[in-house]
Amino acid sequence: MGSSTGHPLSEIILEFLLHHLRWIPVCFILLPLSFIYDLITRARNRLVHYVNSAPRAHDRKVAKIQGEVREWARGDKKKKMCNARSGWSTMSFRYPLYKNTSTLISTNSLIDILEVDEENRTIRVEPMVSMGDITNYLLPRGYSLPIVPELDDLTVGGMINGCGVESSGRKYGLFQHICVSYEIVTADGSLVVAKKGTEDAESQGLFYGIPWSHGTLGFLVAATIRIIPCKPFVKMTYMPVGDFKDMTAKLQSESTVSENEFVEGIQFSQEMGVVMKGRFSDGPPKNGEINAIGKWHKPWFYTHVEGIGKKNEEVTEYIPLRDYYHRHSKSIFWELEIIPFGNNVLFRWVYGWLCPPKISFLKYTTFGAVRRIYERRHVLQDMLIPLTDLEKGLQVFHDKTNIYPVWLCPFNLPTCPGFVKQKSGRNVLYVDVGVYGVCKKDDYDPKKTTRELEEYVRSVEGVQMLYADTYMTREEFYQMFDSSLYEWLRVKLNAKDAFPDVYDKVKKEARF
Ligand SMILES: Cc1cc2nc3c(=O)[nH]c(=O)nc-3n(C[C@H](O)[C@H](O)[C@H](O)COP(=O)(O)OP(=O)(O)OC[C@H]3O[C@@H](n4cnc5c(N)ncnc54)[C@H](O)[C@@H]3O)c2cc1C
Ligand SMILES: NC(=O)C1=CN([C@@H]2O[C@H](COP(=O)(O)OP(=O)(O)OC[C@H]3O[C@@H](n4cnc5c(N)ncnc54)[C@H](OP(=O)(O)O)[C@@H]3O)[C@@H](O)[C@H]2O)C=CC1
Ligand SMILES: CC(C)=CCC[C@@H](C)[C@H]1CC[C@@]2(C)C3=C(CC[C@]12C)[C@@]1(C)CC[C@H](O)C(C)(C)[C@@H]1CC3
Repeated sequence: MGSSTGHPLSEIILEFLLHHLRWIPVCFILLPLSFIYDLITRARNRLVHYVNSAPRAHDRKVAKIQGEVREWARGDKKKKMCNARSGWSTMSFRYPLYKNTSTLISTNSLIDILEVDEENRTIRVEPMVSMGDITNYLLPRGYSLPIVPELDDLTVGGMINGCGVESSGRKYGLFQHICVSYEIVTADGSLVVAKKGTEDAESQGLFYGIPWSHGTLGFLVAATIRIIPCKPFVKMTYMPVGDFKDMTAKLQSESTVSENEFVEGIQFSQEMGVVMKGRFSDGPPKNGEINAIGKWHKPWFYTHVEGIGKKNEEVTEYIPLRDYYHRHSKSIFWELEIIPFGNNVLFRWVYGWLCPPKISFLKYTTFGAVRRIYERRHVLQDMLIPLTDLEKGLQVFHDKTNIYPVWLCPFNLPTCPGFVKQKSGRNVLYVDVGVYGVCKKDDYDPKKTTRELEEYVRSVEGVQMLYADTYMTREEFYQMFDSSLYEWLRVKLNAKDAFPDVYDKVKKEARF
């Protein structure tokens, strides 16, 4: 039996149930499980830090990974290799299909922080360490990563081999730009260190080649990343703005103020948005307001910002640093509407301390028709475009999707070798345009609309974040990304037999 919308009646009923009843398993099963899981991992991490067993265990784990790679190299090489981390635990709507047919290498055992070097201001970590683990460890010691991508469960390995962006990007660039060195197990099982600023051409090339390479040059087994001293609060100023032109101008002017540690914008409609600037602070002056937005009973961050935008008044308040870094975690940006009353004051006071559910657990339980329903209308895209093109870009996104809020995160993109083409010889301000939500436009078609967006992004020399669905052909993909250094490294490191090409990992057909 069909319907006027062309979808089977059963799916329409399921869609209704999904929207109205999905909160039941989420609240009663996933939330408690997520809470218990987090408690256990925190306790485990504390114990590991206390007994300092991670550095010794690291050598053992790396030797095992090298052994697995060498065993693959001795074999018939019919299968290629990839990380053993299961598809449901990754930060993307999709499941990587290639994991079913590849030789899995156990980099998922690499979950520990190895050491902090206060003198050189660096931290050395294994790739499965998450942003939440790092802030829990560093902030009490008075340090922070210069860039902390905001969802707790994002991993260092994903941020480096994919891409990581956050509101301090206007000062520090992308996650790859705060990295000092990578320890990589290559296709023949050897361990090489790719370090910024060395003489050795291969190590240099590899250092610039790893970001965005999605594990197709080798396995990252440890990374050394810059750390900076931080203060316990962020002094946040919310500045309401009007239309796209206004938003673009304000983001541009605030991104060039060197005192601003953080700059971020949220566009709530064609007529209204809010730009936020933040600076580190020791705390509020007398009568200054502290807003611990991360507390369980506080409203979702973006709704708080929207309230300020509607009043159209500039507001300044002091936010505890960890709350600031993970401000979008509690509501998973604006995706926690799976629990329709999640921002209700009663729910927050009674149940809020269990939120948010782990994204991986949500993903694990999104299957069958539920997935298909999401696929039909849900847009999940981050496009990185030059800030000078933002006004037009917002109009394009409006015309094609009409989804709000839109997340806007300016960042500095230096010219350097590698996957991202920005070869102007200067630093250029870019902005991440993040569109997450349900598209209500009648003519929305996932493939057609995404291809149109991709075409626009290519035309302004922008790039698409590759956790999202990409519908580009191989030719279009390599118009967007620069493969010259990558191809050289693939040959040099004998990676072609060992790993698929990036495009073959991220293309639509490689993901379910
Ligand atoms: C550090 C480095 C070393 C490389 N070494 C070799 C090599 O020995 N043999 C080879 O065939 N290919 C090498 N390549 C790869 C090759 O140069 C690239 O595939 C391609 O030429 C990059 O073109 P591009 O215009 O995009 O360079 P860009 O990405 O624009 O280059 C930017 C900067 O990268 C550095 N760089 C680029 N190429 C080289 C190079 N060959 N040697 C030293 N520094 C370089 C320079 O500092 C240059 O200003 C190297 C790449 C890099 C980044
Ligand atoms: N603020 C932000 O910047 C945000 C970014 N994201 C996106 O999420 C992604 C990260 O998600 P996350 O779940 O942490 O990572 P994933 O497990 O999804 O990894 C992303 C890619 O990196 C590869 N990779 C991961 N670890 C290693 C390693 N140790 N060695 C070699 N390759 C590795 C993976 O290879 P393989 O396929 O073999 O597993 C995969 O192709 C980013 O790429 C980013 O685009 C999402 C939300 C916010
Ligand atoms: C650069 C930045 C800030 C990117 C933010 C991207 C997030 C908003 C994305 C990453 C993973 C992501 C696609 C996800 C989802 C929402 C949007 C997320 C969180 C959800 C939770 C939506 C609901 C779905 O049923 C399901 C659980 C499968 C996914 C999981 C991944």
